[in-house]
Amino acid sequence: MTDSSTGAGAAYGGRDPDALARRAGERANPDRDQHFLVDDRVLDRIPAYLPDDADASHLLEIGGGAGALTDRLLAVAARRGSDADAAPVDADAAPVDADAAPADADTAPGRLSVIERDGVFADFLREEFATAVDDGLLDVIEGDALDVDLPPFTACVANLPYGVSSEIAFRLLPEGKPLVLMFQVEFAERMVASAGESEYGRLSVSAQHYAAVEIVERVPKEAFDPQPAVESAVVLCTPRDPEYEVGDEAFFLRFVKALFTQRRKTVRNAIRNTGHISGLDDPEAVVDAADEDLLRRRPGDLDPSAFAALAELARERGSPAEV
Ligand SMILES: C[S@@+](CC[C@H](N)C(=O)[O-])C[C@H]1O[C@@H](n2cnc3c(N)ncnc32)[C@H](O)[C@@H]1O
Repeated sequence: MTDSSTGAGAAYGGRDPDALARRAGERANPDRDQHFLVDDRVLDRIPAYLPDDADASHLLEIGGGAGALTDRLLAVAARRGSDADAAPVDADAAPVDADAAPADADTAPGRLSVIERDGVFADFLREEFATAVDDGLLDVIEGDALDVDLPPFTACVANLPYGVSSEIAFRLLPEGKPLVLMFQVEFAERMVASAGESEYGRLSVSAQHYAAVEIVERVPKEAFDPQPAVESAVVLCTPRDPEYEVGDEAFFLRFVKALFTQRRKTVRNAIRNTGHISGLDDPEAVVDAADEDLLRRRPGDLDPSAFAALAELARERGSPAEV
């Protein structure tokens, strides 16, 4: 173990965000989705939103920028390594064949992978955190988070590029890992909304299909440089199974999308009008079989379980096309 990981607290977690941005030598460009966090208190809090029982053995960050959050996440990863060194060995529990034993997820040295699209910042991260790279604590993947193969990861913490935050979130959510993600506040409010609320929609049902989602902090524009046009919010997504079952997840999500294109119509008319989106050949058969009480309501008033029940009925009666 090298100095940088045994001295975790000193080596990582205390870098000044303004100094990092200066050293990077390139100004953050809002046209490239670059709004860097410069508020130390916010930066310090973000990794702490990971649940205590989350497996932090391989963290993923998307959009490392000049590395202010990377530095805090390296502190988490390095601390795991030093905790593992310090952990007392329980001789009784020692496996007979140590080579064959998988590393204990709670004590294995931590690791951080960062995906960054901008080559200047990707290079800077490798230079700034060269010791972490050499120690196998950090790897920087230069590429578009929408295209690159995701490395295996146990949790993701990121201040997302807002232009593609929805696409990235829906790449990450099906992975079933804890996520701590910064979004524009309006987007975050739509993710966490419940049936009957004005922000409730396709995004709420789809996100909550994969995870329990909550806003854990609202972040003012002043925490960033350059400042974004709107406020931001940190969302914690804790994976869990939904309270309902669906036989075909892709159809369920398509059906939800279809109905929310007609959010001001009744569910009856929304089903009838959106066969071309949901892929239903016979929407009328679904309307005939569905409960009248559900059909009279608006899509925005159906909770996710009601959507799931309706989607299952649609699958049975509506002759959905294979997609
Ligand atoms: C909001 S900044 C966050 C930077 C840094 N993590 C921070 O908190 O200060 C988003 C970062 O994502 C990068 N980025 C933008 N689009 C990307 C994409 N499609 N894939 C990967 N990174 C992207 C930008 O270059 C920028 O560094």
